[in-house]
Amino acid sequence: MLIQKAVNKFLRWRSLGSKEFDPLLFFSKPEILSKGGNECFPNHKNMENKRAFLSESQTKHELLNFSFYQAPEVVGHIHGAVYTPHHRYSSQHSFSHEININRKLLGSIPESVKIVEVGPRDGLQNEKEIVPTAVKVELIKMLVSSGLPVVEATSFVSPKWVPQLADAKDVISSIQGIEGSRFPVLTPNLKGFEAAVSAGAKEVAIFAAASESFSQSNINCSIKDSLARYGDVALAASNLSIPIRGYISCVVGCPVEGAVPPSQVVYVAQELLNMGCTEISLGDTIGVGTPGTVIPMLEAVLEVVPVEKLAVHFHDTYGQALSNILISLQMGIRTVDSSVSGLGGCPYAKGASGNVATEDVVYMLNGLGVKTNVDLRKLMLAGEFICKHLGRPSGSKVAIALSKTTATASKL
Ligand SMILES: CC(C)(COP(=O)([O-])OP(=O)([O-])OC[C@H]1O[C@@H](n2cnc3c(N)ncnc32)[C@H](O)[C@@H]1OP(=O)([O-])[O-])[C@@H](O)C(=O)NCCC(=O)NCCSC(=O)C[C@@](C)(O)CC(=O)[O-]
Repeated sequence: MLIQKAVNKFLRWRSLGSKEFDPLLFFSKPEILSKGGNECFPNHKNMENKRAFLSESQTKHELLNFSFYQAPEVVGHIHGAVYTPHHRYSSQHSFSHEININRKLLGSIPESVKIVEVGPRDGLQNEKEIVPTAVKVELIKMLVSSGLPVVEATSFVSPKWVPQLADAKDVISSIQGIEGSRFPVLTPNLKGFEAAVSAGAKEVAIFAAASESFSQSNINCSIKDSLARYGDVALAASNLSIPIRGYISCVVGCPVEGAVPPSQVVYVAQELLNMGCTEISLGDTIGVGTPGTVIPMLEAVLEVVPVEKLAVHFHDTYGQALSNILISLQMGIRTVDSSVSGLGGCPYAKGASGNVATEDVVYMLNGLGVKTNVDLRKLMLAGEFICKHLGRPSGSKVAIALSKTTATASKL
């Protein structure tokens, strides 16, 4: 009876779309708990019994899922010892009909997305204090164990330009034999490519810019010269059957030149494609893009690059990254770059903050029902590990929110 009352109240609440009804308070009322209402509010004890009970009807099943979604207990507390690993956190909601409605609104959003984790490279290349090799390697291992399919490990660039990654050779040799992820590295020229390959790298990335000024400040040459250099790297990579990713920086804005026209991005994208890049990552290096500028840029690039070869790489300086990612997914893109805890920024793009945080991307994708195969809990532990080392809070809103959520907090 009490269960029925609870179900009715729940349904009424759902149909009104009301936010006033607090199911956590409601279902945890002593009289409901003592008379079996506890079944409506699952905790980790006797889960199988509760499941069996609640799966009697679709309504009860929805209720179970609803409580799962809302219950802070399920989130746990991510800080080391307080975290209870019995609880599987998922931001994915389970009202299948709502997902169907969303599908109509969300157009061609893909069923799964490949996340390219760039934290160990983009994330650490701009750190004031040089991170010890052992910490980098541990971070990479934790990221791999969270299920990330690609972890960009380091850069074989000039140590005079980027001393933070001067240990590239040691990092790569330390992660040989780690299974489960691919570990591309940045190579600015043949010298870097050769060093990367002899250290054991199996994938490389080259990085051009859509803005002349940024090309000069980042790699000390014009766009044209950089493309000639990258042509040599691409040829060497193709001779060894090494996949090569091409980055384009400043795809919507440049710290020196301001707005960047899509035609410049198209030109560089076409060149990278012609030289054999298997994937082209479009970087909003200073994070100024909004869907208003990102859409025309993507539309133009999609004219020349097949959608399955495109990736997006947003920095979150202006807080626009997630909306830009969402719009990119709606346009069919299925590869998203991000950095654990939102680490990062380019040393040659003043004021550019970190990449969009991987935790935030995974949380949004979970909510959309898009598969990533990334375990958010393990990812957050990797973020916590590196932030602790760097001595600062996470740049991920999701990580911060979830780490503050204790089992006693009742309002999510
Ligand atoms: C491109 C260069 C090398 C040109 O640097 P340069 O000074 O013009 O080059 P150089 O050919 O005149 O060489 C100068 C010295 O560097 C050495 N050198 C030359 N190449 C290498 C190498 N590969 N590895 C190690 N050493 C190298 C070379 O041997 C020489 O040594 P020296 O004779 O003086 O002792 C330099 O400008 C450089 O390393 N730039 C890297 C800048 C960088 O890493 N920026 C950040 C990454 S890009 C980015 O963050 C954007 C992205 C991808 O994330 C997307 C987005 O966010 O939008």
